[in-house]
Amino acid sequence: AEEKALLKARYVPENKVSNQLLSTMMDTSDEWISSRTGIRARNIVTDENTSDLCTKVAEKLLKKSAKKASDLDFIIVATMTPDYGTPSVACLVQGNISATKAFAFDISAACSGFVYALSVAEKLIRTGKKLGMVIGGETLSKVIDWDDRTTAVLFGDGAAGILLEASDEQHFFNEKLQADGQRAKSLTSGYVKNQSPFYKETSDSSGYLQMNGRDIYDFSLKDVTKNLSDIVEDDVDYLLLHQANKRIIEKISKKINVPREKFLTNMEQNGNTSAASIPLLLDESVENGVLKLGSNQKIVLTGYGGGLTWGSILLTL
Ligand SMILES: O=C(O)C1CCN(c2ccc(-c3cc(CO)ccc3Cl)cn2)CC1
Repeated sequence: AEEKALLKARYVPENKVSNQLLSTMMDTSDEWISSRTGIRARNIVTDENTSDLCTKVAEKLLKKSAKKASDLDFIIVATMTPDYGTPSVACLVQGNISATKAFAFDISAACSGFVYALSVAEKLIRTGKKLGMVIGGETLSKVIDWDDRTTAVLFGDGAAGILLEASDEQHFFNEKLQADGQRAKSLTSGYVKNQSPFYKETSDSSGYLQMNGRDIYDFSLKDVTKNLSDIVEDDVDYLLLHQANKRIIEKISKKINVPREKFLTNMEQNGNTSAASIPLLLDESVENGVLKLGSNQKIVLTGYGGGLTWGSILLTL
């Protein structure tokens, strides 16, 4: 069977933090942030963790559909900010909604996580599973060094996802998933120090998110562009790239010679939400009518970031 991306849903914490507010907390300005990144505000949790955001999305997806939690065969959560190493966020969600038949696991591929997870989910459907949930969710605010203005102004919290059901229509047409571990240190987060009395701690890695912006910028322009040129076809209606930075999207659109208006964006009010950015953009674009489920619109989803990982999927709605 082929997969059919049924429904979308999203949930962001209600605490909206503007550039203006950040400028009272650290040496930055609305002008600098919005001109360099396209970000004007982001949503930051005050009492929720990643599993709480993802559970809200799961409940919304089920409510929107005629499906029950007990119908689910699997739940995949893409996140780089899980509540725990174990249990996975997906298992916490499975427990919260009592999806007792579903197996559940997380995927760690940073800002490519949702695309990687969707690729895996499509294979599960194609080999016989009937109904699955794929959610991208992050609470990046807990790994940010709030004294480091170069990263603190970029990231936000949120979650969004889709319900996938087996159908006899083909919706997936092409995909290209890539990684390069030799450039892993360009973006790190969540290092766990070994506390054992036997261990001679040597690493200077911190649990905080650390990013070499220049390296990531250059990687995005070079490798993502190449990946996209292998995937994009002339009749693609829209491209939904990971929402990291408005300028990089403009540069990529020029480099692959695809009109800028085909690139949907929503970083302005969400910031960079890593694995949640593409499903957030998907749900907002369906809600505002730009994307129409069942319309056969041809779209490309492209993630890129920590790992380093990057990847695209070409599909029809
Ligand atoms: O000085 C400036 O203009 C600064 C320069 C540094 N900036 C960056 C650098 C890299 C990213 C980024 C992050 C990820 C990870 O999700 C993926 C892809 C990208 Cl391109 C976002 N912003 C902000 C503006």
